[in-house]
Amino acid sequence: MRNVGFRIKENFERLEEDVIRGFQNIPTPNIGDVMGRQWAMHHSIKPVNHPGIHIVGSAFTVRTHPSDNLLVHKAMDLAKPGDIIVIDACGDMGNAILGELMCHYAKVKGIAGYIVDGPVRDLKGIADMGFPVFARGGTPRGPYKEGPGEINTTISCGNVPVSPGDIVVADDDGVIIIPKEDVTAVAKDAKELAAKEVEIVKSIYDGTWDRTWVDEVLQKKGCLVFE
Ligand SMILES: O=C([O-])CC(=O)C(=O)O
Ligand SMILES: [Mg+2]
Repeated sequence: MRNVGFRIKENFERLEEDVIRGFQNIPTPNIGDVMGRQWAMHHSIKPVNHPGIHIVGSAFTVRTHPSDNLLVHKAMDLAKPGDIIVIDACGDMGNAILGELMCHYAKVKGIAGYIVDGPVRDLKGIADMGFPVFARGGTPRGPYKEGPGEINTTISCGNVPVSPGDIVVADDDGVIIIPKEDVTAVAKDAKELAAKEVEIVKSIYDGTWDRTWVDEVLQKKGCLVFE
């Protein structure tokens, strides 16, 4: 029996630390742009409390029943330092999937953050402790603790598939997933794009930013320009 819908995979292969660290200073828009503008979660999954945050880590995945966090409690005990717990709660806004107690515990365990496709609660407590939480919003209505759910199977979070060990990068703009087999190429391309944007900013201020492409595209598309 495979117990589909109620099963726990305790471990998975994580990428090397220096590979994960390679994304540390890269903004999520640069990563998304080199991935065909795909792989960004739905915009409503955003930081609940702390502007200026930027986290990177291995995805530790959880699928929960939309009103229930039994499997999230188990995930906190199984996750390794540096992991980011990514929770598919179906985008349902009925019940908070976690709160400040679970953030304190995650912080003590070295977990890097939570991404929740659903709501959380205790927003002030979470803000005061500064633990990174990305979610669809807040509600005081609490979670049940009955299951079912799954740990470390492929989930959907914010309309993006997430498998255990994929890289999660999350900042003020939202959350990006990089499938683990694409990590090296994406890191290289995103770093190059981030450096190019630094050069573009310089060229904006010294008046050399090349604007010719705008008219080229408009002309090619057949746009009528008139006075
Ligand atoms: O009741 C729960 O499991 C969630 C919660 O509020 C907390 O972690 O503080
Ligand atoms: Mg609470």
